Amino acid sequence: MKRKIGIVGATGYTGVELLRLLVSHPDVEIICVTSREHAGSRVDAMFPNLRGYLDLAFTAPSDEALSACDLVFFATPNGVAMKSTQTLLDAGTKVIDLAADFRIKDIAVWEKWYGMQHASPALVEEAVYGLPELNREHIRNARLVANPGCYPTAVTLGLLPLVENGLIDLEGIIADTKSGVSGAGRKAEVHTLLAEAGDNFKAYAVAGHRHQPEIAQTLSIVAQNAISPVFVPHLLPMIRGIHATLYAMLSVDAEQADLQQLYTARYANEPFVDVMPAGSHPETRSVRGANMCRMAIHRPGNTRRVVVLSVIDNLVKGAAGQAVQNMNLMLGLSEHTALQHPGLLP
Ligand SMILES: NC(=O)C1=CN([C@@H]2O[C@H](COP(=O)(O)OP(=O)(O)OC[C@H]3O[C@@H](n4cnc5c(N)ncnc54)[C@H](OP(=O)(O)O)[C@@H]3O)[C@@H](O)[C@H]2O)C=CC1
Ligand SMILES: CC(=O)N[C@@H](CCC(=O)OP(=O)(O)O)C(=O)O
Repeated sequence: MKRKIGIVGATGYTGVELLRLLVSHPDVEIICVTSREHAGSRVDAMFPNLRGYLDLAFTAPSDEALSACDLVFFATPNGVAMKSTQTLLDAGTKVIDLAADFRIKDIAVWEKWYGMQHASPALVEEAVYGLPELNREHIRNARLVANPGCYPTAVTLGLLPLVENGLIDLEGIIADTKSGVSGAGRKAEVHTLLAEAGDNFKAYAVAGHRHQPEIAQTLSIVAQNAISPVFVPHLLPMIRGIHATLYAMLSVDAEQADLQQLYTARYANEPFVDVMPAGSHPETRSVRGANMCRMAIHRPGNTRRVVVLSVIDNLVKGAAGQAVQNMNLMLGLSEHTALQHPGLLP
């Protein structure tokens, strides 16, 4: 029997990406898609790419209707999922939050960065951080998954083999990251207008971005030691994609390590991480529309300096694709289902 799925916030960019992926999933049926603003309108009237694939209208969010689902995705702004999740879990409905409500374990840190009081702190402890390459077995058994942020996915996967094996100095790690404008969501904002973001390139939030504590939390757990990388995001005049350039210094003892072999072995059995041949330069367009993190490892000048290049589609491996990967695990389905698409060139 097909599993019943609900999506809260289905008119946003990650919501419609969930719909695009799930309509071709053989084991699930989308029964409830919400929008407050467009309740009553047909989904395929707003998104004609779904004509012939989905015969549904948006409804206003209601915990009662969502409780009829086996699993509900929240593709909503921060602070929405935390208000409904307990009710859904009590009804036996599993939850994946694409926002950050359940990502940060320290409630005081979360409240500082997200500027609101947490409505459901007890659930934060239970929530599993949904990075399958790190937490696969926990995700399989989870009722509640905190889907990682887009930048944290690219950065964490890029640094994981080095940190797991204790090969780098924990001070001085730099994550220099660039995102396309769809990372900011679909809501109207001046800085994502074509005339503002087009033909332009800039850094933002250098003094502090809320993804820094998320990256620091995951890497510190892995290292069993405090890690606090410098994280600098930039806005690129493209629609989809994140490119992370990650800088670290090999520790003196690790100078002889074969990093290409290390990364290839670490991700050999990961269907959604691709380690390119030595010397490669991954491109964001190679992962456009694909649930893939593609990376390459460099040691410029053969010094102790390591440079990892890591690219994802922010809406797929950085959001909806990773959420479907987590759903597959949580529902006991094959992890690949509905996720095997190559990137869209050109
Ligand atoms: N864009 C990206 O690349 C990524 C986004 N994320 C996170 O995923 C979440 C969704 O992002 P994105 O799709 O870009 O956002 P959008 O702004 O594009 O969409 C937000 C959606 O949420 C709905 N919504 C807004 N407020 C509420 C509310 N109070 N209750 C119920 N529904 C609400 C909106 O519809 P309506 O107002 O009609 O109800 C809309 O459908 C965010 O938390 C974002 O940070 C995570 C990783 C990557
Ligand atoms: C380009 C752009 O604006 N990107 C967003 C990424 C936010 C996002 O998607 O946030 P979560 O992953 O935490 O939900 C930003 O920097 O705020």
